[in-house]
Amino acid sequence: MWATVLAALSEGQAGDVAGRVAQAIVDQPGVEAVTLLRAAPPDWEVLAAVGKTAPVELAAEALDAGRTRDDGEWSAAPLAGVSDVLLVRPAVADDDLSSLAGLVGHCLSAARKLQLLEGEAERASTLLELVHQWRRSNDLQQLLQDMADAACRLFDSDRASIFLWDRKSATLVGRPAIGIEGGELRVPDNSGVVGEVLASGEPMRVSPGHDANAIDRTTDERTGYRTRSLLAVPLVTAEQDKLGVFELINKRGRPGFSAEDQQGLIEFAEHASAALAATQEFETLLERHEQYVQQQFAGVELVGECPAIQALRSTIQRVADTDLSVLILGENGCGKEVVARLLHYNSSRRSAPFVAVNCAAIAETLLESELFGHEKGAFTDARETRPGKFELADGGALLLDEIGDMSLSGQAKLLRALEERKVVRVGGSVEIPTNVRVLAATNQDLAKLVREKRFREDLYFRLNVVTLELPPLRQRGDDLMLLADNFLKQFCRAAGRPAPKWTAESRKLMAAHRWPGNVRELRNMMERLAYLSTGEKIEAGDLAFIAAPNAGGESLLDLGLPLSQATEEFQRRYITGAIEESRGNVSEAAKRLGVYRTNLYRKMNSLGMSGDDRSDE
Ligand SMILES: Nc1ncnc2c1ncn2[C@@H]1O[C@H](COP(=O)(O)OP(=O)(O)OP(=O)(O)O)[C@@H](O)[C@H]1O
Repeated sequence: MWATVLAALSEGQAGDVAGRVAQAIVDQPGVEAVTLLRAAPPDWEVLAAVGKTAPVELAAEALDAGRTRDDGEWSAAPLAGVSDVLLVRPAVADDDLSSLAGLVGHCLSAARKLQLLEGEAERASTLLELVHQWRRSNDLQQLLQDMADAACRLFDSDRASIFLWDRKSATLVGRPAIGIEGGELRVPDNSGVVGEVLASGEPMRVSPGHDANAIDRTTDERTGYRTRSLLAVPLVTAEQDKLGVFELINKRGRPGFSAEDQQGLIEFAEHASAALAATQEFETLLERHEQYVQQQFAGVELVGECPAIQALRSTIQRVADTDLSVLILGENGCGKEVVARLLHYNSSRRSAPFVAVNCAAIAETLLESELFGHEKGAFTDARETRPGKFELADGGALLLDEIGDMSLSGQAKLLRALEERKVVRVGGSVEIPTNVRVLAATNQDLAKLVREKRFREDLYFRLNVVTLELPPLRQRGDDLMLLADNFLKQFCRAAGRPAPKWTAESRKLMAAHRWPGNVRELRNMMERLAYLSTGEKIEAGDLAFIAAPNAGGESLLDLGLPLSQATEEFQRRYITGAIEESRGNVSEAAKRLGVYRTNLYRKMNSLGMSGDDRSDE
C-alpha cells in the first residue's frame, strides 16, 4: 500500500502534495476517507480531504498526545516535523498508521520547503520586473496603485495600503484606500498598527486569535471591511528617511501572514521606498514647474471686448489643445505673441517650453543654426555645440515670428524639418526627432507673397491650417481705453502710486491718435505716464508726446546725460520714430534709415529695444 503512496508523492509539483497523498491513500482497498489537517490555533486548516470529513477533536487529541489515536471509526496520527495530523477512516492498526504518518510528514515538510523556495524565486523575479517598471514611473498615484496591486498578488493578500507620512499634519495618508470616499485615508501618525510601525521602524504581524486586539477597528467601521490579519513594514529610504508604512490586510487562504511573507515584504518595501522617494522628488519638481507655468500664464492676457477680440478668444479656446499649425496675422505690436502664448498655455503642452524666434532678426547665414542648432566647429564662430530652437521647444511650442521675412532657402529647410519631424544640427549627421507645435506670425500679406513667389506655397499651406487675425488697435473702438486703463493701472501699481484719472480732453486726444505702433506703443506710453505724470488726473499736456512722438516727452539736453548715453538715447528715439512713421513695419523703417533690416534689429537689440527673439522654458 505505502509503495503506491510513495510513488504519488514523488510525482508532480510541490504545491499539491497533500491532495495527491490523500487521494493515493483513499485509492487503497478498504480505505473510505482521508483528511490532512494543519493546526492554526484557534482553528484548523484543511490541507486535503477526500471522502467524509474527519473529527477535529480526534486530531487535537493525537497532536496533544504526540502519537496515534482512534475513536473506533477514524485513526489519527501526528505527522513528523510539522504540526499536521493525518486522519484515516476506517481505523487502521497503530503501527501501520505511524509508519505512513512518518513518511507523509517528511514529504509534506520537504514539499513545503520546496514551495517556499519556489515562492521566493518567483517573488524575486517579479520584484525585479516591478522595480524596472517603477523606475520609469513619474506618477505617484499610479505608482502607489501598481505597488499595492503587485503586493496583493505576490503575498496572496486581499488588500494593500501604502501609508505615506505627512509630517506637517502628523498624519499617515493611506492610498489606495478602497471603500473610503476620495480614495484617501488619513490617520494620526501615532495610532494603530501603522503608527506603531512608523515610530518603531519594526515590522508587525497580527493574526486572528493571537493579538487581534492590536487592530484599530475605527477604519473597519468606516469602510465596512473586516480586518482579520495584517502585516505592516516600514518604508524607509536608503538615507534612513522615514516615508511611511506598507500594510497588507487579510492573507488569502490562510489564517495569517507568515514569517516568510514578512521577510518578503521587507525586501519589497526597500525597493518600493527607493521608487517612491524618486517619484516624490519628481512630483515636487513638477509642482514647482507647474507654479512657474501658472505664473507665466497669469501674465498673459488678451484684453479687449470688441467683437473681433471676443471671436478670437473663443477660437483660441477651440484650437488651443490641438496640434494644428496656426498662422497669426496682424500689424506689428498688435498682440500676435500674446495670442501664440495663449494658444500654448491653454494646451496640454503648457508645461513644456514656449520658444519664440524672430526670423527677421536673424541673418540668413545664421538662420539654419539658430533653428536646428550646430555642432562644435561647424563654422568659425561655433565654439560650442548648441541645440537649436526646435530642440529647445521639444514637447512645447515654437513661434516663428516674422515668418514672411524668411529667405526662400530658409523656407525650404524649415519645410523639410516640419515634414520629416526631424532636424539635423549644422555640421552634424544625427537626425534628432522633434515634437513641436509650430505657430507662425507675420505682419505681411503672406498670400500676396505666395503669389509673388517670395513665399513657398507648400510651406504656406503647412503653416496656415488655422489663421487668426488680429485687428490693428485703431479698429478696436472702446478697447483702446480698456487697454490703456489696464496698462496704466499695472504700471502705477509697480510704481507704487494710485492710477490717475482721464479727463475728457485727454480721452479725446487718445482717440484721435492713429496708433501706428499699436498695443505696444500704447503700453509704452502708459508706462511713461505712470512714471512721469504726477497729478491725480491725466491732462492733455501729459500726452504731449502723442502730438510729437519723435520728441519723446522732453529734450535730450534736459536729461543731462553724458555724450555716449545721450547718443544712444537719440538713436533709440530716432529708430522708434522711423518705425512709428512706417506704421510698425520694421523693413520699411530700415529702408528709411538706410540700413539692412537685420542690421536694424541688431542695432535695436544693442540699444535694449524690443525686437530681439524671445523664449522661455
Ligand atoms: N490684447 C492685449 N491685451 C493685453 N496686452 C496686449 C494685448 N495685445 C498686445 N499686448 C501687449 O502689447 C505688447 C506687444 O504685443 P505682442 O508682442 O504680442 O505683439 P506682436 O504682434 O507679436 O508684435 P511684433 O509684430 O513686434 O512681433 C506686449 O507687451 C503685449 O503684452
